[in-house]
Amino acid sequence: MASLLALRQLLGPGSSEITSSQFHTSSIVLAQLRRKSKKPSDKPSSPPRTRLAKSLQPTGKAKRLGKLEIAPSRPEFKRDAVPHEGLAPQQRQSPPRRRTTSESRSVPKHRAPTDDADAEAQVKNWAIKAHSERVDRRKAVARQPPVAQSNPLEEEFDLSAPAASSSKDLPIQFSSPPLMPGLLQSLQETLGKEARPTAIQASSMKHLFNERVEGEKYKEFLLASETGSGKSIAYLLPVLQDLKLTEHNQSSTVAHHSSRKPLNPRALVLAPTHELSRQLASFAKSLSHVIKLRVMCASKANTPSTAKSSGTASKMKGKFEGAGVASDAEFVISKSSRGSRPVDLLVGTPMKLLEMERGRGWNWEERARERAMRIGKVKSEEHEDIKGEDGGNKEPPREFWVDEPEMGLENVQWVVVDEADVLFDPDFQESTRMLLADIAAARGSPVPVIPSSALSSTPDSEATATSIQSISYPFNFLLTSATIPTSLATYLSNYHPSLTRLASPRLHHLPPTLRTEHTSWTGGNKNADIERRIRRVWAEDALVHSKTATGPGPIKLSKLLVFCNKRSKVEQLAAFLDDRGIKCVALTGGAEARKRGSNHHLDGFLKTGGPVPMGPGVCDPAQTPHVLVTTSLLSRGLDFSPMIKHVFIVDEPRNMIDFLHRAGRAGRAGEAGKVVVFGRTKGRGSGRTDEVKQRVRAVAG
Ligand SMILES: Nc1ncnc2c1ncn2[C@@H]1O[C@H](COP(=O)(O)OP(=O)(O)OP(=O)(O)O)[C@@H](O)[C@H]1O
Repeated sequence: MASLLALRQLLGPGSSEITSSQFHTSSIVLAQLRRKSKKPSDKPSSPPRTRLAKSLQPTGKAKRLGKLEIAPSRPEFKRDAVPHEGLAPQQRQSPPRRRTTSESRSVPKHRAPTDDADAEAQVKNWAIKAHSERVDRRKAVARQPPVAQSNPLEEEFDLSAPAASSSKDLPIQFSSPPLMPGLLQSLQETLGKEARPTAIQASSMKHLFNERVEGEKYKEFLLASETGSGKSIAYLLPVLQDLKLTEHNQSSTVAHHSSRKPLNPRALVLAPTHELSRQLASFAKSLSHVIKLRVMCASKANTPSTAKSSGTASKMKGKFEGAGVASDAEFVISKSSRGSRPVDLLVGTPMKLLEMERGRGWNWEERARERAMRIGKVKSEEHEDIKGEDGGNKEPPREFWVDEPEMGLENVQWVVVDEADVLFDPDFQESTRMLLADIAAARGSPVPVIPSSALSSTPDSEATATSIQSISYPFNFLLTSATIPTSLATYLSNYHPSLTRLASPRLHHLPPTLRTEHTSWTGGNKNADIERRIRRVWAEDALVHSKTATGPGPIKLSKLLVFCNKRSKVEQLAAFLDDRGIKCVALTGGAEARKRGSNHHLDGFLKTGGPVPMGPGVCDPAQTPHVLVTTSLLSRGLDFSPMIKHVFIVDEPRNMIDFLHRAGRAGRAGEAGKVVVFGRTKGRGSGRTDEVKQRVRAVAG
């Protein structure tokens, strides 16, 4: 109850809807009322570029097959949130307004003293009149009944669609379902003994630990819930438990298939970035240390796969072997265990895993051709022939070689696609689907490879609908994300009609403990505005410290995450802040620091199980970085430290999906947080800011 009150306090009027047990019912009624009362002209304009799925209900021919289950609302995390609200120093009274240039101009310079006095009195009267008009206007606005906030995403994503959900059936404790003792022990060591499952974890425990249903060989599930709601645990627990239970059944298969490849994982987790892969591998390792499963991260180094930097397969193996157990989640195969003790869980990006499976260099030729085409160097064959006959200097054909594959896929029982909307977007989907198809083929049940152009088309006629051939992978297939765009929902409905969708009631909303603030540029130097806001955060921390500290000691200043849209902006802002005595980490896609093959470049920002660093200078933002400036690169999946209470969004978010992920790096696991969105409140661009405000309000509700 205490946490309910705290949340209501944080969220203000209307928050009872999301924190009380009536949330689900009331949101259904509200959504129905809104739909009934809405005229077509009331429709909010569609979000730019990416659209969120309107419903997770399967569409088209899938309508009869798939299931959707929405977990009932419940207080997500056990511990009470500590609100950051109300601790900010009172805002200074705004200084007396100066005369505008037009006002000054309206008073003639050379006048008789009486004229001057008159003019001044007149200006004063105008000012008083204008002020009283402003006050009246504000009062009138305050008197108006609050207008119900229309939520554009409610139009996009309709959770009130008929769903079979029953709060009675969902486990309320981690010990409720048959979670094996070793796994429960590691979980309690990681989260504390008091931890209770979140909505999505409870749903996953209900469905993913079940024995397989007769006739259904493999599980196919989508887990969809807001950022920071514990999806990693929701999929890792069932996967790890199953891997442990089937460890011995597997050994015969492993021996049979174990080919000559050094790695034969039984489960794969795909993630879009190396940083996320490393963090997930590290987390999976901490969950599996008691049950003794082997977890490995494929993202050893973030080096590009070019011929120049290549090594042979044996060199690669040598690197793995020689490295020992690396500091963060790079678990390596020792010579003695190779072949006899396969890796249980391997985490990596689809490209990296493909490279391990097909051999380093498998796509060099194709990439070189693409590159040549891009720079206009490809000539037609006839042209080359003529040139050859003419004795022109024909370049010798470049030779490409492919290293030996390091990984066999025959034993893969589970595939988890984390951040599924990214891994099925145009940038990643080719490698993701290629890898999935390779696993299916390696396991003896090849699947059709659908051309990308046909992927997200909606079947509009009966004939088209029947021509779509659903895909049935010969392994357990889990997808997870905090946002489900229409393209992914359509793809899943078309090609995975029997997939069960598990959703939390706050999907496509900000976490309840994350507050929003809109702040206006002053019209001067934007970097200086950002600096000022950062220093205000630290002033608030100092105030809290002065009220709560029991003895002398350094003030622990919170850390901040600043999201920009462009690399150049990241570099420029970081340089400005550094100049002003605020040490920053600036991280963009091409940063040198990313090539080191560890997450040390994010030390102090990412959540780790290890001890919090102490020592001189650690609490001083001039000596230890307290600000991380980045692009959307780090907006996906990464679990940031609870020390990050503020996320600054200084460029207009590209779409609401991007916004939800960026903002969701704070306010995780029930921690209090704030997202500060910068924009213009006056003049050019203020219209866009208003639009952003409305959208943000909608996802915050
Ligand atoms: N039941 C729980 N009780 C307390 N803390 C939890 C619980 N489940 C997860 N956590 C913690 O919540 C944090 C966020 O978890 P996780 O990274 O899995 O969220 P997520 O839903 O995957 O977020 P995102 O969508 O941003 O990837 C982690 O630090 C995790 O340890």
